Amino acid sequence: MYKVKTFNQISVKGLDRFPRGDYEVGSDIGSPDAVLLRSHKLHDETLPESVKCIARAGAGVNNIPVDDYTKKGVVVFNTPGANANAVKELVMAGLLLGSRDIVGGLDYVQELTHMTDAGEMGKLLEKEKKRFAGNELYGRTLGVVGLGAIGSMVAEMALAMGMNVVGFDPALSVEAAWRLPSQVERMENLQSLLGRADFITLHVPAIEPTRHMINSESLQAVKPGAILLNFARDAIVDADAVVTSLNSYQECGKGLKQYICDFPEPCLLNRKDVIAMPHIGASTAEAEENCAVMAADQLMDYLHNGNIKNSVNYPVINMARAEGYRITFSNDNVSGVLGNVLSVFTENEVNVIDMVNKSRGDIAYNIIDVAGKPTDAVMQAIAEVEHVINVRLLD
Ligand SMILES: NC(=O)C1=CN([C@@H]2O[C@H](COP(=O)(O)OP(=O)(O)OC[C@H]3O[C@@H](n4cnc5c(N)ncnc54)[C@H](O)[C@@H]3O)[C@@H](O)[C@H]2O)C=CC1
Ligand SMILES: O=C(O)C(=O)COP(=O)(O)O
Repeated sequence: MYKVKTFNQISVKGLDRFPRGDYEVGSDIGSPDAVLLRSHKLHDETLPESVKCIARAGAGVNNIPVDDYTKKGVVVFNTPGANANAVKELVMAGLLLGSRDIVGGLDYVQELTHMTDAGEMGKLLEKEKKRFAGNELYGRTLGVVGLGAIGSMVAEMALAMGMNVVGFDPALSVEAAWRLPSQVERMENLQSLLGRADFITLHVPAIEPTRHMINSESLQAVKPGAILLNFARDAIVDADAVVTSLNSYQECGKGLKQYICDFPEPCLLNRKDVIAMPHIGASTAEAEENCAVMAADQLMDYLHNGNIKNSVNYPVINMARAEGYRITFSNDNVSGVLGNVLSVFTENEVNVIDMVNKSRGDIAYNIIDVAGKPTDAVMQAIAEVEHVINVRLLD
């Protein structure tokens, strides 16, 4: 029986993936083998020694101390692309909210509660509607920063709406490059993108190199009256610098005209030029289900078979199960460890049927199928090999 501790609201479709006879799943579980979560922050929590793997049902893993967990041999998964369409659609809404005063118009209509005559109301609305006029997106330029799962979908959507799209992503994967529409014009750096875009949309992870990538200095490069959208993370944008830029636009027509984001901060409230949403980019039934199902399947494949897909700290690894028993172990990525483990097998006459070894950064991971059940003494001897971090025996 495996135990999975959950945090946050996880889609039932995902929770239902765990077979009841083999899994105990819930928010109240002690000594879990696995953790399944969304945005819950793990930095302030003590991770139980029992935890072997963690799945983030979503994209961003900035709520997880990944480096610390890697040292402990804990595999961290996310679910790439599983909520990208949901974010793309909210970005589309953000672009439309930025191009016309939809929010102002809606608020204005709701304030007319004193009116009782429909004809009078119609006349008033026709007279006042010019206050809420805007522009079209067609022909405008969108700058997409980060062209991964979400950024590439946003680029495609904007092209379909008749926008020009420029993009910047210095770390673009080959796979993501293949996905990208050829009409997306590649920018050499952030400054060039900011100088070209009428709308700027951020789709990068919150990592050290992207911290405050939008700051008082980079904002100097924006076109006067540009609109910034941030559906990525608060840490990517220096909110105080955004407020200064918005004020500057109001005072002298230079800087950002509007900031539309999924990550409100106190300094952004009570401003007509800020539209802030409560981190709802991935909050659709479809995205929540996709993420939860993918996360649950990845956890189970690791717990049962030791296979790893979509980890942010471990290599991709997969070996079909043979008859017999499976041993997996993690080790520091230094030479000689695998050889020393194989010597344990030789010394104890354990026959290896198949094996695979992969590494990523400082960590190496191994799957070894053996003919007979290894004794506790063999498992203990492997655990004691220098640089082995953890070892598991799977039936
Ligand atoms: N508002 C919401 O609810 C959601 C927000 N997100 C946020 O969006 C981020 C992106 O998500 P995905 O597109 O799924 O991830 P992804 O990993 O597919 O794409 C991220 C892209 O950013 C690029 N990148 C990294 N550093 C960069 C830099 N310094 N400058 C420009 N590009 C850089 C990478 O090369 C990659 O192509 C997540 O990390 C998360 O923080 C994701 C899902 C939902
Ligand atoms: O996937 C992501 O990175 C998100 O930001 C989604 O967050 P959530 O799962 O809705 O709390």
